[in-house]
Amino acid sequence: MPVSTRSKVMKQERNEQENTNLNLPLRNPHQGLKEKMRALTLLYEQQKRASFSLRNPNHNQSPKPEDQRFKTQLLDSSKKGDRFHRLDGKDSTFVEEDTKENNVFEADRIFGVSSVPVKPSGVIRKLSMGNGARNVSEAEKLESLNASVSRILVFVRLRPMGKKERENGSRCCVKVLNKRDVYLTEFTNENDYLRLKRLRVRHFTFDSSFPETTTQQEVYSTTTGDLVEAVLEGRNGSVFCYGATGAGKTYTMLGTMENPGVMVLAIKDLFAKVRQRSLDGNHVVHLSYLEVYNETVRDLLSPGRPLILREDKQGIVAAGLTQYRAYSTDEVMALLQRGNQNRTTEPTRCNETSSRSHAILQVIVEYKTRDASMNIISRVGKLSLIDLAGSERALATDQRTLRSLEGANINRSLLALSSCINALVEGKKHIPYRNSKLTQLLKDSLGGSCNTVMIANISPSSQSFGETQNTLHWADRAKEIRVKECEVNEEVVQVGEEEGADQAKLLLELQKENSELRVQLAKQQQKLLTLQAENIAAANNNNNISLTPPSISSLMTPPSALTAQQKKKPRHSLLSGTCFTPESLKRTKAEEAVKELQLTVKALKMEMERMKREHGLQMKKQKDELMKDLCSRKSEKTPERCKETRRIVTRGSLRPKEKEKELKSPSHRFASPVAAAKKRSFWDITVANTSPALDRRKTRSHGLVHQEAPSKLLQPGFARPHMKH
Ligand SMILES: Nc1ncnc2c1ncn2[C@@H]1O[C@H](COP(=O)(O)OP(=O)(O)OP(=O)(O)O)[C@@H](O)[C@H]1O
Repeated sequence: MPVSTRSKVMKQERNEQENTNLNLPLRNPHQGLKEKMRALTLLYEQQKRASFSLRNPNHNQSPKPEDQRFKTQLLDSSKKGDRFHRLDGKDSTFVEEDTKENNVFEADRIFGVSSVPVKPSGVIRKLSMGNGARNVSEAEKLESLNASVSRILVFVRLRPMGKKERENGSRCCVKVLNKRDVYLTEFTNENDYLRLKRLRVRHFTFDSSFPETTTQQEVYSTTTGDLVEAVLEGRNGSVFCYGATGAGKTYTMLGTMENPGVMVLAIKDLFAKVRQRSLDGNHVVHLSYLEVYNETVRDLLSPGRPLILREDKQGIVAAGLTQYRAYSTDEVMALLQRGNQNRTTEPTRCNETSSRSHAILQVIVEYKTRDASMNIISRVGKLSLIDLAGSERALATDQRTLRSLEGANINRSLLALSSCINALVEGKKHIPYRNSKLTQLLKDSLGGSCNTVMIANISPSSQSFGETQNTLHWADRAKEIRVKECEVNEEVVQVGEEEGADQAKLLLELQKENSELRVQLAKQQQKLLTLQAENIAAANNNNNISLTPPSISSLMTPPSALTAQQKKKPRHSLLSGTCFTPESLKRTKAEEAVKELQLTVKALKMEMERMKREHGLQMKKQKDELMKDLCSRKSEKTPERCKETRRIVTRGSLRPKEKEKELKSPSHRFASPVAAAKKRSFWDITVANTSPALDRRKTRSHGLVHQEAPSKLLQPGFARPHMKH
């Protein structure tokens, strides 16, 4: 028996005649058991539903309108005899299905429960991509609404018979009917006398099956159109072509210049949709193209060293793979062309341009927009378009050299792929993705949250019967794979969180900068004012302008408290100005303030000079008085001494001037230490009255200077010996 559950063995006319004569329906030996199993399962499900409805009386008391409509549709179709006919004209699989539907409704009637008819699990799938142009029944759609998982969508494409194949006398062994069913006929060998005239036909059902006349655009819109739409919404999508060498995978994926394939049409469609939505937000498209050849991963857009596969948060990624940012379809076409030139293709006996590697084109679309509350929404969708290398038999291709090694590697990776498909179908915990580079790269597509589409390419030639049967078998298996429901890869960045923190940071920085600038400005203003005051003072000095020095009280008075007369002058000058803007007012006020300051500075300087002069005069007066007093005292004692004292006094009165001179001369300062002279004067004032011995010691230490110490002369009765002569 064939592995496929739907495959049928039909015997030759002779056997059928026998069956007809015996009035027995065409039956499978296990049919009875299967039917019993189905009946039991149905009964169990009905009972379950009944108990559920008893527990929840409000639930489904009356059938939902859509359920009712769906039931009616099915009943109508069954009444109409909308059945599928076997190749030999007799009812086939669909008869069984219809009977089963009726059984379900019968059970519903018995238990009084409304329910959605149950279809075999193989046909149920979850559509997470919206409405497509697929042949999906209403029952499948309804059931899929309740399912939390989706399944891979499987399509079959039959290519036309090649010229060579026709010349070789090949017969067409595949028939696609109803855009869904595929019939594979095995012709018997003319030399096999035992099986002479026996015909084996296998029947497969897929989500959609494309006959040889189907256009590229039809294939694209049925298989991939919805995926492109989903990618723009932030969902991942994968399309991969599977089939024997020369079955038409590359034609389906890439196509020709006249008939572009899925990759090209998807890119065109993507950019057209991006352009349509450009007003909604910002879309960024990135592109990468790689191949897996002889178990090494290579970058097709910038060929170099083999790439290493790594697993991160996003899944399996090829480290160092070039991601090109694409802005237009033309640009992507150029990149695709470049990538295909780098792809490994070799002529084999089956295909003149056989792809010896698995090629994966990845298109990543990033979308950013803002919602009503100005939060940033970013979505990332990834579309993987995969053209697998052809599964082949060693005998069919070249046995020799590199081709055989390539073939072995291709087969190994495809075997790994089939192992993964098997494990996924059987619901095993461990899926052997690591067995090959190809399965590692397809991990997301097969077992992740992804809308996955498989296109199985088949040849009509009877010479490729084995490969075609194999491909159909694996495609049929792949239908059973359940994948996680495809989720939207969306991220919402709240304005309050990140932007708020950023704004606070910015505010602090600005405040800091502002205070620094304020300090700098104040310093500059101070400098400017000082400079202006100095300049004006210097100019006034040069012009010998005689200004009456202001009194101290007037200097201490703030400008606001000036008398009306004082205020009048600047006001007059201000009003006389032709321009009376706020800036000019400010400028004039500043000028006024500067002028006032200059005047103050000048007045202070003059006051200081006056005070100096007064002080000098007072000092002179005091000295004279003191001298006079001394002289009068001396003259009372001896007239000679009085004379001498007078002389001395005269000299002493000159001494301070000489000292001043010495200290002011810089050359003198270096010849003799000024500090010492200063110290000496200090000693003159403070120590001279205390002890003459100490005074002597000190003067000795200061050498030359002691002889001219003027202050000592001021000490009463202290005259230097040499002065006596
Ligand atoms: N639907 C189709 N319509 C017309 N020609 C087709 C179709 N499918 C395939 N062909 C032709 O069949 C030949 C083989 O197709 P293709 O190279 O796509 O096979 P393949 O499966 O990619 O093989 P391989 O695995 O060796 O690369 C090509 O010449 C191609 O033009």
